Amino acid sequence: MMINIVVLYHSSHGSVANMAHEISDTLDNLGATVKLRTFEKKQPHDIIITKQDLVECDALAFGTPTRFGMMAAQAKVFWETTSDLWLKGQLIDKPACVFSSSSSMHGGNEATLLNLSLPLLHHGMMLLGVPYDVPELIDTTTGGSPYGASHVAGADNTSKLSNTEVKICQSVGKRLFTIASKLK
Ligand SMILES: Cc1cc2nc3c(=O)[nH]c(=O)nc-3n(C[C@H](O)[C@H](O)[C@H](O)COP(=O)(O)O)c2cc1C
Repeated sequence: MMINIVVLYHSSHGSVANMAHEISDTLDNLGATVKLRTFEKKQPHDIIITKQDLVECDALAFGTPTRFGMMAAQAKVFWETTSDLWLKGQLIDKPACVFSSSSSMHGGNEATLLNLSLPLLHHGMMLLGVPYDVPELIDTTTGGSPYGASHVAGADNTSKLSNTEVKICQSVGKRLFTIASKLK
């Protein structure tokens, strides 16, 4: 059984891209067919999301940097083109998760995770957070929240993903694959 999962992200400085790759590698190792997609072509290998990618996927992981406590504008512009999918209910019951990176620990990454969730909920997708049986969620001193995976990149964006943040990204990928497989 083929499970098609879209990992859709925006990243200016690389932190969200690193998270997207952790999630995507986890999905790939589990046997999913992964489409890594972006909203803009910033790197030569970037592939821009199409609405058909969403229609065809079994599940979605969606992440952007924290921008004043909200999703990046590039993502919002895209979601505002999807009302035809919404009218036809084409994303209803697809499982989804969200992830984000912020400069500071309390600079709005949880608010952003909730904000990223909103268009997905409007589309009828089934939001998966991070359950507390992921031990890193209790132990983390940087990113990671029940609302989704997160990373604290520091004021100059130099902090790499911590082991804890990586494990939470991996747990998110694993959960998305497990639920998408059960629903297929
Ligand atoms: C316009 C703008 C708004 C931002 N707003 C916030 C914010 O509200 N809180 C925060 O901690 N960081 C904020 N940041 C910093 C980014 O969230 C942070 O650098 C993030 O790690 C970038 O992810 P990326 O490396 O994937 O681009 C902002 C950055 C920009 C450019």
